[in-house]
Amino acid sequence: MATDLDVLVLGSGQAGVPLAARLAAAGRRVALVERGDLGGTCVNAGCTPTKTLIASARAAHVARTAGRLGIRAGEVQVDLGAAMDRKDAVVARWREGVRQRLEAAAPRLRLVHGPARFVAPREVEVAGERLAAPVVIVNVGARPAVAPVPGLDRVPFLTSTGALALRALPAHLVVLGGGYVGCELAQLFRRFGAGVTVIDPSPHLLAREDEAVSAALEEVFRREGIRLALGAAAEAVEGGAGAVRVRLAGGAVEEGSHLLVATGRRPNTDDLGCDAAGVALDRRGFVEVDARYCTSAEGVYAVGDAAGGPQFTHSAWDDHRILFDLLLGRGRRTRDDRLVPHVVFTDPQVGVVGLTEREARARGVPFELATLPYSAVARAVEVDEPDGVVRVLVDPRDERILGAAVVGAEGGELVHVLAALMQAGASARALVDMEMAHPTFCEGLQSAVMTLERFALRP
Ligand SMILES: Cc1cc2nc3c(=O)[nH]c(=O)nc-3n(C[C@H](O)[C@H](O)[C@H](O)COP(=O)(O)OP(=O)(O)OC[C@H]3O[C@@H](n4cnc5c(N)ncnc54)[C@H](O)[C@@H]3O)c2cc1C
Ligand SMILES: NC(=O)c1ccc[n+]([C@@H]2O[C@H](COP(=O)([O-])OP(=O)(O)OC[C@H]3O[C@@H](n4cnc5c(N)ncnc54)[C@H](O)[C@@H]3O)[C@@H](O)[C@H]2O)c1
Repeated sequence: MATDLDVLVLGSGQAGVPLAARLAAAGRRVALVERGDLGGTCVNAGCTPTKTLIASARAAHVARTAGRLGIRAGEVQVDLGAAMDRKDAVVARWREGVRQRLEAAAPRLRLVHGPARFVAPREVEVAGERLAAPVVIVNVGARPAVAPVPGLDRVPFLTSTGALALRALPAHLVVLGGGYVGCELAQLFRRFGAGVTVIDPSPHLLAREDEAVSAALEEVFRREGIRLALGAAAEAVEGGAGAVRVRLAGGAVEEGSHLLVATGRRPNTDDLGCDAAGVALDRRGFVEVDARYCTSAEGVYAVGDAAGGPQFTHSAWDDHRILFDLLLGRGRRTRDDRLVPHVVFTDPQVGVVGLTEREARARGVPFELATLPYSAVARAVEVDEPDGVVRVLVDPRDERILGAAVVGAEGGELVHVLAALMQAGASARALVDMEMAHPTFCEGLQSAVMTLERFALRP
């Protein structure tokens, strides 16, 4: 058994890699165990492949719609193989970067390939070898969860991982789930030329967002020819390769050539042997942690998707920063006191931070809501990107921003302006008083908050 370790990291995800590398640089003897490709979900099956392919799909969309700007691009042909090759090249580049980062940390960092399984407190077995350390960090991530719809055990279906590796375009993709994955991939495949239907039991796409946010996206999806079957649960799935049918509550049937199941993600803890280590899981299998990432087992910490909470790369990466400082005894931040923006990379993008209107009402938080359609922003009209809406919730007591959503071109970038003000505890008046360059999308943020009576220009 290897007993010369200070830290054992399980999983080379968005928290595990920087934690392992920085702890090694800080003098710790570290082993990092990875059972799959280096870099975890984000690099291999998540952010990188989706956003790279979305760029190709957008290029097709821009070429198809260029006529609106007086440019004739001719018939648009999508070379799916070339788009996939480009995606694979970017993924390989990022994965190689991870490998180099880990190798550069040798000899204090040792990379171990294989599935880790706890066999005792702070001790795992990997490919016949036992590794133990006084500190163990669980960063095992998550994988697609398949909703329990009758028939799914017999009908072939894709998850996001398979869909991102397709080499032939589905004639018609039926997507179960209108969340992040469902929305991003629905538009991606529609723009590549597939027919697409999205099914979700919620009455709106992106059901956690405010209705106005979802509605803005739904309008664009419908216009692009994406069929939305919302508000009815899938009751049964039938068919076989090349012909699938989904029966919905109420009797409607949605048909397609391929089925994509995008109904959330479950943690990779079921085969981790957490019992043997005294690591408690919640009823959905996520590792239970406190604000400082401590699990129920002394010396064992959990970060990233497997620890519950927001399933984002930026959250996992921030977990690494917070836990690194805590382990070195200098931490002030915890996982509970942070602002977590999120962006859905549809077109228009959906950037959100802080409270939604629905959450503010449910919590009884007083607010004033500023809204502005994107079509009122000069820049949006000039570049022919008028879809979307800006929504900012302002606290009437101190004029601080409580939350915001920017649906629109570059909405994922713009929301960070509002997030930065929130992080700084600044008043929304800062947006009003500053001089913004014209014509920019940012002017839309200023114009939006100036729709509130308290910030309006007076005669
Ligand atoms: C299609 C898709 C698109 C996404 N797009 C975005 C996006 O645009 N922005 C964003 O912020 N987030 C996005 N996400 C979410 C993001 O990918 C995850 O939140 C993030 O990767 C979580 O990182 P992590 O470190 O917790 O785990 P992961 O990155 O999943 O890494 C966990 C690692 O642990 C390994 N592992 C698991 N079990 C074991 C074991 N027993 N032994 C050894 N190794 C093990 C796995 O092989 C994996 O490499 C997307 C996800 C998907 C599926
Ligand atoms: N841009 C990003 O940051 C990004 C992109 C992709 C994924 N992610 C992360 O990955 C996670 C997983 O994404 P996801 O889209 O799989 O999950 P999600 O939780 O975002 O959405 C799942 C959707 O499936 C629906 N659903 C549940 N059961 C269903 C059923 N039986 N039939 C039809 N629909 C059903 C839900 O109503 C929900 O709308 C996200 O929560 C997010 O944290 C992030």
